[in-house]
Amino acid sequence: MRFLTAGESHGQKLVGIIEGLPSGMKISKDQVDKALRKRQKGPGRGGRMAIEQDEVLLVSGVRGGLSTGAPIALEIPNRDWENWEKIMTWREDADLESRKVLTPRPGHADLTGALKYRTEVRNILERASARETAMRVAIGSVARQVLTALGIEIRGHVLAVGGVHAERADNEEYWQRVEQSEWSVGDPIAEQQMGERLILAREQGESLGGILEVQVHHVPAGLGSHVQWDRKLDGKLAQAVLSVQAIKGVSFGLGFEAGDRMGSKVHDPICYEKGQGFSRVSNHAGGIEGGMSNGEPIILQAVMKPIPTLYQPLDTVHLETKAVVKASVERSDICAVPAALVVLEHVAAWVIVEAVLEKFPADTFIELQTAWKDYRDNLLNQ
Ligand SMILES: Cc1cc2nc3c(=O)[nH]c(=O)nc-3n(C[C@H](O)[C@H](O)[C@H](O)COP(=O)(O)O)c2cc1C
Ligand SMILES: C=C(O[C@@H]1CC(C(=O)O)=C[C@@H](OP(=O)(O)O)[C@H]1O)C(=O)O
Repeated sequence: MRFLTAGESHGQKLVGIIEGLPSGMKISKDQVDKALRKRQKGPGRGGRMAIEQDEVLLVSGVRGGLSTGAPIALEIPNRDWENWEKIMTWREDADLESRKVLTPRPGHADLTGALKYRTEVRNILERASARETAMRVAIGSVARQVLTALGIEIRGHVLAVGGVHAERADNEEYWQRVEQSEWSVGDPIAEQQMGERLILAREQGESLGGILEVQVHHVPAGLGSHVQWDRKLDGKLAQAVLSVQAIKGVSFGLGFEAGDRMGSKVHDPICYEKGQGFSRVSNHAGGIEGGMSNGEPIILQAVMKPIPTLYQPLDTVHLETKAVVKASVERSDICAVPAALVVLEHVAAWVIVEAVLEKFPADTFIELQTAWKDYRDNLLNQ
């Protein structure tokens, strides 16, 4: 399985190609669109989200709602394109002057990208932009539909925004609150405080980041492998998560707290029940040991830095005059933590499906399902 994306933030459209999905898999465009709409939401999003109404076009590889086994091509049009066509067109008469960025923004790819590619900042920021995560959600949503068909469930919640930490729980009522919450938190008091923190940030020309958690449930033991560095499941998940714009750290299970505890308070004792197979008494490892899923839920946390474009901009250097000036700002999100949660859930879905198909290579969904069931039955009947 592999995928590629292309597209600029203010270009015509985002494009994606998925290769290696078995045939006969039910693909719902509605599911993809639902995920895309959720990624656009959340308090703190800027004016762009009022322009876009993301919807996927399934261009190839799906007929009558089923995958054919051929590459799946996806497109998401940018509605903002009509305001940018003269500037972003490939044509030689493109207006390359009027939206030139000469004051690179700290925290962005702007300066280093322009130096590395010897091109103007706009050519860098257009591709570095998190607009690209819309396509990664669409692709991840296809992956997630495979997981759902195999009984694997992914969910996530926001644990903190701008220093406001939410109380967490693990019951149906809590997860329903997370689902209904615009911040994706299950703690109504923290939700209110996050809203207040956002108002303050807006007034001060500031921005906010936060902490997010993604959980993958009903993953059997044995996805990923200990035998080679680039086949380890935690390594692959970490790479996928860290590749998301503004995500600066990732941890599994107890995470950094493990470094403060004695070994006996970290490692999860093994237990066994006839008909259920092996499991763990606790899940401090976050469901992965030795680069392989161990049968417990996979729990990963990630930190998102505050949005780098600031309405009270930091100092930068003008690329031509070399004078110290304020960084450029056109329009920006102030906080995108709930949106990033949707992205993380979907990049995680991709990695898990990839690991599933690495263990059970299949041309058809029926073959995958059969191999999957055999393996799971075998684990239960050890
Ligand atoms: C969903 C989402 C929305 C974002 N929106 C903005 C934004 O409106 N303005 C901005 O400056 N950065 C935004 N970012 C973050 C930048 O794209 C990112 O920080 C930048 O490209 C530099 O990459 P890095 O932080 O991974 O090093 C967003 C990130 C995500 C995940
Ligand atoms: C377009 C999206 O996010 C964008 C990500 C982004 C950035 O610098 O990462 C900057 C902003 O773009 P613009 O300058 O057009 O408002 C966000 O709106 C999106 O999430 O779909």
